Amino acid sequence: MDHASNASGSSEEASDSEAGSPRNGFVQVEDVLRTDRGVGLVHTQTQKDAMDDDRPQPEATPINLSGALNKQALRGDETDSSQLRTTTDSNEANSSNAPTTFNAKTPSLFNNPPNLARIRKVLFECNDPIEISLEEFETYWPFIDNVWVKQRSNASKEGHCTTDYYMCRLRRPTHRTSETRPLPEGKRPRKKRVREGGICNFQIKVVRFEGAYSTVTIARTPGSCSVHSHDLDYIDRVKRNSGLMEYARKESVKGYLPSSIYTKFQEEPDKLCEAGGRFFTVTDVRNISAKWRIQNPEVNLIPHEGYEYQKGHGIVKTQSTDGVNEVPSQPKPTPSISSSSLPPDTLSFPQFSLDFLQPYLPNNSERREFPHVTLSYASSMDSKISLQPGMQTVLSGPEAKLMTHYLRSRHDAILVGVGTVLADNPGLNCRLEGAGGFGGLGRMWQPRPVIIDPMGRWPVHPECRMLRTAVDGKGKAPWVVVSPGAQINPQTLMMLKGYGGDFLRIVEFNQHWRLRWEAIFRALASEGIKSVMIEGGGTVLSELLNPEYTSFIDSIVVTVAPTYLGRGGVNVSPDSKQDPGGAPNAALNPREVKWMPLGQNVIMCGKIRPSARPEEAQRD
Ligand SMILES: NC(=O)C1=CN([C@@H]2O[C@H](COP(=O)(O)OP(=O)(O)OC[C@H]3O[C@@H](n4cnc5c(N)ncnc54)[C@H](O)[C@@H]3O)[C@@H](O)[C@H]2O)C=CC1
Ligand SMILES: Nc1nc(O)c(N)c(N[C@@H]2O[C@H](COP(=O)(O)O)[C@@H](O)[C@H]2O)n1
Repeated sequence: MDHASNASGSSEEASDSEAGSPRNGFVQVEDVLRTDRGVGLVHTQTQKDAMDDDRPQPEATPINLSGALNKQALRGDETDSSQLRTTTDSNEANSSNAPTTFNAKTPSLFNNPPNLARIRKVLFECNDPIEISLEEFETYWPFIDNVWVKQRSNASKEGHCTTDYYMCRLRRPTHRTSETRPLPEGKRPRKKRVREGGICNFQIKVVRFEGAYSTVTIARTPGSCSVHSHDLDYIDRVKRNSGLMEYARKESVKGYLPSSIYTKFQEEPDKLCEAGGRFFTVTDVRNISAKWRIQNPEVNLIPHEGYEYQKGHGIVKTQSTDGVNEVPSQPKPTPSISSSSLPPDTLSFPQFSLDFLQPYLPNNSERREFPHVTLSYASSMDSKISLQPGMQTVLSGPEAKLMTHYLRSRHDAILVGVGTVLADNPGLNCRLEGAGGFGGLGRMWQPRPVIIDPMGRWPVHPECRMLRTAVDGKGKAPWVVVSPGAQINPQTLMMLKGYGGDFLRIVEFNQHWRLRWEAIFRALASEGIKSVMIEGGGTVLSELLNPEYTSFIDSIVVTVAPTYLGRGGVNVSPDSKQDPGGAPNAALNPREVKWMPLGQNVIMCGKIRPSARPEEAQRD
């Protein structure tokens, strides 16, 4: 029997599911119930442990870069994705206006990875901890390594986790002056400008974890200042990055004249600037070329084909490579994320305003004991979230779905009960264009999935969507909240850790022997999670709407679908309540309620907890 059903009649959810999942992404319960149960928990050093070395550190856990999306997308004038791209890729956009004589038939000297200017900026600013794959690190780091000087390195005993500490180049103490070194006979002292040292106290650590999915996390260290005291151009002027120098080296070893290589570089100013070469000089090429010439003194350096040396003019282009006299071509279009390189399940950024959500969203600058908690789910008119237990039911139309993914991008974690994971085999990632794995860098804007699974019922398996998503670099592997009684097979633990996930053990129960949400939220806060979006299912949502827990819930965003699912459905409903006289009363009334139509759905937003918790009010 196929458990999947689509109450809104939309086929959209099915088309979005990842290829290879059973039944178009909907999973049968039997498909996910293949499991081993075992004993005990084993702890090895993981990347997360290594990140914890320097606690206390407010931004210790590598979370998403939702702040960037927040600022860009929620400003009324910048809610569309094309604008988002144009503004973030401003370097690329500006430089594309530069005159170019680049001919399509001339092979380019550049092989810049996608969105290089934007990603250099992110890796320079390190506003939030950044988690990227090892491959991405190795691709992009050479283009930003001019900013950093390595101070020291630590490796874990097992050798699969290395931490390198870097300081900003401008923090390095002043250089020795040339007088301290004896000069070769006949040589005049080199005119060397001595830069002031110690002008920028920006420091980072780079944690490299090699497992089933090798990741690199880059974060500021506790002693670091929060911003550089200078911009990226300043460093690019002081020192060239090794990605750029590698381009020059590759061309030098072909035996070309440095001035010819330099001329060719200048013909693609957009790519040169994108790679950090705004201040690139012919001397940089000469330095690289000189090293190669020491080993190859007999080679006669030549200009590139179609170029020649003309006295008084240097290297000039004589003709294009196809023999036709050179004519400047039309300026190239602004580089942007190429839609063909995006995964097929990418969702385009909402083109409609989401401003109405703003009052209900986490405010990351707020210092709080517990994370900001948002309940967000889709419900029928009779408050059902699925046709029957164990079955996924589509209630959100395309617009509401985009909104949900936007909400995901704005939270550090997405939490569900194990009932939902067994029923839906969800991805729990953000699939909006620009998010990590969907045109963005690393795990940018990707939240951490959290599964409440006290008895360890979730069968950790490489085929489940959350782990496949992690391997594909399209999301994070989950943290599974278990109780002390859960028996976790050591292999299962190692497997989950290998994907970058983990088990969190909670030992506090309420009077009904259920895990206490206060303890869960505290544990998440201690792991650096500042905001949690709780999507379901019925058991989790209904429990959290009870008075015992409403003081932990900040906001609720319900997508209401124009359908009745009937009595057999999975209900969201808190326990009933009576007034002091014993008369039936409403169980809960959200505050500051707003209704917003979105396609066939209506979105209800509200606030749940009183504006300040009693203990916070007392403290204030
Ligand atoms: N329409 C929507 O927006 C959504 C619909 N769903 C649907 O909801 C259904 C799943 O809901 P449920 O079966 O109610 O499962 P659930 O996802 O609420 O998980 C319930 C399980 O979580 C664990 N759990 C939760 N809170 C706990 C606590 N405080 N202490 C100890 N254990 C705790 C227990 O193992 C419990 O059996 C599925 O059909 C799914 O498709 C799920 C999420 C969103
Ligand atoms: N917002 C919303 N609308 C619906 O119609 C839904 N069925 C759900 N379900 C939730 O989304 C999860 C699926 O996530 P992925 O698309 O696989 O990432 C599912 O597990 C529910 O939590 N939500």
